Amino acid sequence: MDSLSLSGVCRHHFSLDFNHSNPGFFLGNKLGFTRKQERRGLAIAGVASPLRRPVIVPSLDNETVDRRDRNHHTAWTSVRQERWEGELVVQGEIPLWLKGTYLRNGPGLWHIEDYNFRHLFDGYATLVKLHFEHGRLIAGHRQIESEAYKAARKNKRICFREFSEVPKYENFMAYVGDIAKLFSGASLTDNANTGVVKLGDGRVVCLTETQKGSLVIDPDSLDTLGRFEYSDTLGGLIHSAHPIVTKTEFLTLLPDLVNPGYLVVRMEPGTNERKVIGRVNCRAGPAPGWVHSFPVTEHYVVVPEMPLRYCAQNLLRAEPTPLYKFEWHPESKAFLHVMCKASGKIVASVEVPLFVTFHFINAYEVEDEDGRVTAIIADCCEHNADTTILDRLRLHNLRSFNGNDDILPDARVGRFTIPLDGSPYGKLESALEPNEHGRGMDMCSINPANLGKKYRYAYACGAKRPCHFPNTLTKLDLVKKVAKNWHDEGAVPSEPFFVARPGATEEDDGVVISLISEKNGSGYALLLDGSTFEEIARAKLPYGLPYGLHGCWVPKE
Ligand SMILES: CC(=O)/C=C/C=C(C)/C=C/C1=C(C)CCCC1(C)C
Ligand SMILES: CC(/C=C/C=O)=C\C=C\C=O
Ligand SMILES: [Fe+2]
Repeated sequence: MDSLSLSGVCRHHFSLDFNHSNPGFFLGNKLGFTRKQERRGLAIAGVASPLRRPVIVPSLDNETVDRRDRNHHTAWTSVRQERWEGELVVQGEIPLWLKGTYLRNGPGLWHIEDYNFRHLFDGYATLVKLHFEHGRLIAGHRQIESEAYKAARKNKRICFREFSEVPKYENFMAYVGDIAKLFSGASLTDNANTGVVKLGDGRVVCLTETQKGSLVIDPDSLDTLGRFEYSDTLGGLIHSAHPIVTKTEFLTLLPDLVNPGYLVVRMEPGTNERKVIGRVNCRAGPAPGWVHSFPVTEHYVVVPEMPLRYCAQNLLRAEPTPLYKFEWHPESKAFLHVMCKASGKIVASVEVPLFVTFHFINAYEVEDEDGRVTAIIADCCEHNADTTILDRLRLHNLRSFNGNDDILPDARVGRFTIPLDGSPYGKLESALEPNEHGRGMDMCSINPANLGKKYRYAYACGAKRPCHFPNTLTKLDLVKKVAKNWHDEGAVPSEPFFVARPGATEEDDGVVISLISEKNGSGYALLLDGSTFEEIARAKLPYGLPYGLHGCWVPKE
């Protein structure tokens, strides 16, 4: 039996009984505290609510956890219980205009029983919420109830193919059976651990790179409501983990592994039906390049063809290869294709220098004096055409940092220029001197009002070296070509997420939200001013949360 200590004052004991369906887990009363606790100024994780029946919170932090797991940095340590909700004590001031819920998804549970997963991307999804209203902050987290997660808990082993993990087979016939199921998608994971988006119709969907891993959740209770079923007949098993989602559309890419290429598809709010805008055929290589994300401009979709390509053989393997389901094909070169959103026609397809990126930041059209679009600029977090970062994201590497080695591979803001005059080549340069952000660069956000338009600011994680993982929050000024960095010694911040002030006219008028994992098992939610990049508020969590990936904002209307 284990316990959770809160602010050193209050201890709650948790049982081994995993009762997932119990609806009434402990909540602070809506605003969190009893009077006595308020006087003491404590943030309490499990204050019995006068409105709701207190129940035992199922704990993950008992014998299912590998004990060695506890000595790691909080960022790489599995979340310690299934779910929690409570009000946090805020230091500083939360702007009164900030009304809504920030949701952040990520792989937060990296073991089943005493089996530890290999890679950051393998973990079962942990959804975190920060609800801001009246200057107060209610936080919570909860495991997403994917089929993969439920089956793993029930059978005490991995049952579906994850990013790098494959179920263990009892015999050769079991392996053959699983391969057969791979083609239908039945053996692929639905562990929606990468991101979370709010669709134009209000539904909130957690995503990963398998299409079946699109799960609808309730942004308030964090309940998993069920699978988001695409009602079209487009088929395919995978998609980009980062669709472009606005009030009016959902755009994504469906890689075609059989006939190498990509379908560019669009879904209208209120529907589950994706319609094809057009198709891009790959220019080279045995398979399409990995498309974790892609950028759009006002009129065009940019389809990246990265030399880090999906690999059919690696998909079939029981043991991971150095690049997992991918292969590096420098000889196949790199390309960017530009598709007109309205017609589906390809208006440019250029060869570009080799590149490696997970995340495009934004893109926009460049016009001449007559208003003709002459080029497209597309920015991304670019890893200097080096795939080493994928290996650095192995949990063993993340957990074995000694504090001194400077082993985070260099990255930069890669800026592509794609000419639209028929020239066969595009350019790739650094948008600013990478030392401005310590040569670390990933996990970016922008003001969504500037999506697809000329923009000046981006927020991302950079590096204060020596380090092994991005450890700063950085505001990039892409016009002045400078960066301003925030850093807390030993802490690992997650993606800085920008929320604009309603009615703002300046691009950086708003706040930046991030969740910080500290090395001693603690953590806090942080608010920076989007313009000055100074801290305006922070709120300590009752216990640190693991690293997470991408978030979204659900405004309270
Ligand atoms: C967390 C993150 O950023 C990426 C997760 C990617 C996943 C889960 C990829 C899974 C896949 C399979 C299970 C088989 C098919 C290929 C691929 C999409 C890589
Ligand atoms: C966390 C990460 C890269 C960090 C390195 O600099 C990439 C995440 C990719 C998936 O969302
Ligand atoms: Fe991502």
